[in-house]
Formats: sequence, C-alpha cells, structure tokens
Amino acid sequence: MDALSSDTPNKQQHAPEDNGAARLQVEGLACRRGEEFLFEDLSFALGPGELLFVRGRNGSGKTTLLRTLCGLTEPARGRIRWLGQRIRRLDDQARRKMLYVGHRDAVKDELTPLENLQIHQGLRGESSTLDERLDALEQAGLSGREDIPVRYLSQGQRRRTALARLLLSPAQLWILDEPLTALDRRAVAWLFERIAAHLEQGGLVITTSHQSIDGLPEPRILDLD
Ligand SMILES: Nc1ncnc2c1ncn2[C@@H]1O[C@H](COP(=O)(O)OP(=O)(O)OP(=O)(O)O)[C@@H](O)[C@H]1O
Repeated sequence: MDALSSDTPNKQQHAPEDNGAARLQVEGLACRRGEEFLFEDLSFALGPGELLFVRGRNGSGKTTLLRTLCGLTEPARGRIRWLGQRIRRLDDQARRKMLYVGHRDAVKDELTPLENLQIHQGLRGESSTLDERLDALEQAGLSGREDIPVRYLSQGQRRRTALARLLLSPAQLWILDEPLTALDRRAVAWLFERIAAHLEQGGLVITTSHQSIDGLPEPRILDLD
C-alpha cells in the first residue's frame, strides 16, 4: 500500500541514472508500541526536491515514524533504504547526508549556541570555521546570544539553535520533527525559506507539524490517521 494520499509532481525530475540512489525508499514498514501497531504496510519513495508532510493526531506515530526513518528506532517489519543502503547499516558518508532535528531539540543546556553547533558537527564528523558558525547563528536570529548557555535562552531561541544546524550541514535529507514549535512568525518564515531553498537545490525534506505549513512548497502528504 502506498499511504501517500497526495502525490504532487516533483519540481525536479530525477535523473534517469539515479536508479534509486539519492532517494529514500520505504517498503512494508510497520511500527508497534506494546501490542498495538501504530502503522503497518507503509511504502513510499522520496526523491530530490520532494517534501513529505507527515500528519496525524497526537500519538498517531509521527515521531516514531521519523525516528524509524533515520534508524533511531527499529521497526517491527519493513525495509528502509537511504542512498541504496539499509538504514541501520549506513556508512559514514550516507549517514552525513541525513540530518534529524527532533522535537526535543537535542541541544545541551550547559553549552552555548556556538559550542552546541561545534559539538553537534564534531559528533557527525563534520567541521566548520568560527565565522561559518557565527554566520549560521546570525541567520537563525541568534546574534548576541552566541555565547550564552542555552539554559538561559527562550524556547524559541533553543529551537533556533537546533535549526541553525541545517545551515552548516551537507545533508541532503532533512527530517524535522515539529520544527515550528515555539518559533515566532518571523522565524517560521525564515525556516520556510530555508526549506524551499533546500528543495530547490535537490534536497529532500520530511516534516511534521500541528501548525499550518501554508507557505511551504506543495508537499506530498502522509496521513497516519
Ligand atoms: N519509547 C516508547 N515506549 C512505549 N511507547 C511509546 C514510546 N514512544 C512512543 N510511544 C507511544 O507510541 C505512540 C506514538 O507516539 P509518537 O510520539 O510517535 O506520536 P506522535 O504522532 O508524534 O504524537 P504527537 O503529535 O503527540 O507528538 C504514543 O501512544 C506513545 O505513547
């Protein structure tokens, strides 16, 4: 079963030689919590320039699906391939082409935004210059907050710190769980611009939100309800 209820045309056509590389492929995916299946028989493929919006009520399994798609949670059944590799066996290069920003932010309270960016990149085997990190934080609206421990920042500023990673990462696939939470209107507009530009450049984005995503390019919809 292909659970995507809307399948809008890609802005960018896949090159014929893609042959399934540079793509996320999901086949027969099922995830269970306790005795209950959150979803079953989920199959879809996502290619360059495509945005997938996962929606559903609280507890329908959106976070579980996103975590499963990036290999953080093991499914009950099914196969996920990214760039032709099994998701739980990605090599470093394929792993770096995927970036997950979870709804719990994963920023460290005791570190500053600058340090958080550096540590996060280090864990992924990436690096950047101080100027690049400062520029990313400036774009994310954190000028003047670069050196303040995150515990003293507002919820929106924490979220901006997490999202600043997108600007430094070479990842082609962005998996963003509830990225709009706590963002003000200006930050939402900024993020939508970043997502649109990423798609334009052949990126792939999977996201979920309880807020309106009007303003983003037309997504494909996956409704877990
Ligand atoms: N580690 C876990 N152990 C047991 N149950 C879990 C675990 N994580 C999630 N669940 C359960 O799985 C279900 C789906 O949770 P999930 O967080 O994926 O939903 P969601 O669609 O993202 O919800 P929301 O819209 O509220 O963020 C929920 O009923 C939740 O309680």
